[in-house]
Amino acid sequence: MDVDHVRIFDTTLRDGEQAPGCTMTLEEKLEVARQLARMRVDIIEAGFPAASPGDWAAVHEIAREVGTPDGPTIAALARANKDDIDKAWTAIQPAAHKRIHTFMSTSDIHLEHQFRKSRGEALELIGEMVSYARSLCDDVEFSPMDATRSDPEYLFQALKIAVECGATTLNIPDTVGYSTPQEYGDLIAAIRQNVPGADKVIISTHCHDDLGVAVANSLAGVYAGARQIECTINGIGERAGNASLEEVVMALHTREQFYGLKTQVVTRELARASRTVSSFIGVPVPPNKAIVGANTFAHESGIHQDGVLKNRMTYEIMSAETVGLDGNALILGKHSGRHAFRKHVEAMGYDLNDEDFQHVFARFKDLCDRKKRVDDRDIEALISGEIQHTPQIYKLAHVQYSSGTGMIPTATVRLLGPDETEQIDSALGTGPVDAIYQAINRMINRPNELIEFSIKAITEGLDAVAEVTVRIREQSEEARTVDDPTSINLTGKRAVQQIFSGYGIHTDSVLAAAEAYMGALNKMLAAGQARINAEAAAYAAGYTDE
Ligand SMILES: CC(=O)SCCNC(=O)CCNC(=O)[C@H](O)C(C)(C)COP(=O)(O)OP(=O)(O)OC[C@H]1O[C@@H](n2cnc3c(N)ncnc32)[C@H](O)[C@@H]1OP(=O)(O)O
Ligand SMILES: CC(C)C(=O)C(=O)O
Ligand SMILES: [Mg+2]
Repeated sequence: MDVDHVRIFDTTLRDGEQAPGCTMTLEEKLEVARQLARMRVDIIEAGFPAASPGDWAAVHEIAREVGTPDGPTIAALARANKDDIDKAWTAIQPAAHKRIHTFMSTSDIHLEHQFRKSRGEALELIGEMVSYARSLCDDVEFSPMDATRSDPEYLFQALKIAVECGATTLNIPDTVGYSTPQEYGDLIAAIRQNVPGADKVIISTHCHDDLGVAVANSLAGVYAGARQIECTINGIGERAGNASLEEVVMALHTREQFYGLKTQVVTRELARASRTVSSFIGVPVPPNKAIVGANTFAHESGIHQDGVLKNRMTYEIMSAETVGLDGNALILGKHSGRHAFRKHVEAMGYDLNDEDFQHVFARFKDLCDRKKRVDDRDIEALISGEIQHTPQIYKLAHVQYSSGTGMIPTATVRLLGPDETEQIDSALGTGPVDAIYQAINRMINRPNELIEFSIKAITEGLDAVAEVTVRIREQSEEARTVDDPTSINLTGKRAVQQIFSGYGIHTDSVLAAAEAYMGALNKMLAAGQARINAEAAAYAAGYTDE
């Protein structure tokens, strides 16, 4: 017997399936069993054959397909009666390695109220049924149900009888999840000390999570000498569930130095096992679930992201790859910092100069305040908005609008002009966007015609980011006719027909429209200014009208 080896006894298909709404079809159970075998768990408790013909058939099929000579032991549960034991035994027949797991309560509460048996009668039944199971099978596990609420002296007596009658594993169920780590560890230690023959058998833990300490109790159990842990994928099971397989396995793996113990589980199969079970039972894994939850290897806060970028061990105790996930993730959100954001935009293929980067980062933070999930498409939109280098002659400082059924759409806009001069105006419109555009035009006072307005949602959901593109045609008297609108023609006198586009993104589509319009107007104003500058330069260089 390898003293450092902790056996992993998976009961997803028996105790796990007992959780409300967690039943699986035969084909699903078989697939879970295949995954458990791939993961190299030591024992699969495939079901409770006496429960129904369907359960018997599932156990039988798993025993046939998965219970190969180099595969796991296939166990089946049986109450302490011959009929259940017979059904368990016939169901596991095809397996190369078989185990009968029989149980009987030892707590006074159970004996008195559920079984209506005296302590003596229960001991007799335990002896008879363990002996019977052992007459059929070399590998017999006995569980004193409700062990943690049983009188310890009586529990030791029951376990002693089980060992004498041939039990090879003594499983100690905290059936109602009542125990705490210190207490459970002490109980395992006391069993090893007080049950004659306990050193010749495997002591096992079986902990329920009613107080949220099933994994802690299991670890306390192995620390005190247990060498089998009963557990389930994703911790599913009766009521609050069982100890989670992935958690106990990774605790022993990650803290091997502390425990000095090993399992043979292939840890990189854990994530797949979790996904398989979750999809079959239709119960999603909570994002904060240890080991396999979506957030387990994800970092959003800037300080953690900075640390992980420098060395992932600063904030990670195990790697995502070890449990079969693709890798860790730096999630960009309102708590992110510049280091992670820069790394991310570089990975997206952008090479922003410092100034653009600072602007995009500021806009990203602003967007995060307004939108729950900011993804790459949002970031792309922010970057393309920024690198257009729209000159900011007038800045949109404040926009307020009201509209609705029976209301005249109204907008108030505050602009910061050249030299930070402030202007404010209000206007009515046919809709909120029109009202905003009217108010802006009253202040900027440069005739233009809106020739195109398009809006689309970049991302999905109610908080999707809206992208607005506008095109305006300049109608300035001073402007000159040009064949090529980008060149300067000093001879033309007719009004120019130059077109400018603007682009805005925002979770509020009306504000995106305001941003887009300001972008187009600023380009138009900048072009006008460029013309004047060019004209002045031309005159200064000797150009004359004649
Ligand atoms: C802590 C645990 O997880 S224990 C496992 C629990 N899992 C399940 O119960 C799931 C499968 N169960 C079933 O399908 C059904 O309960 C069956 C088929 C096993 C039994 O069904 P029924 O015969 O209708 O009995 P029912 O479930 O109503 O009552 C349980 C009976 O088993 C007895 N019983 C319970 N545990 C044991 C035991 N370990 N050993 C012997 N008898 C037991 C009860 O005392 C009760 O007997 P009674 O009818 O003489 O009062
Ligand atoms: C059948 C036993 C082992 C059980 O599931 C429990 O007591 O929780
Ligand atoms: Mg249980």
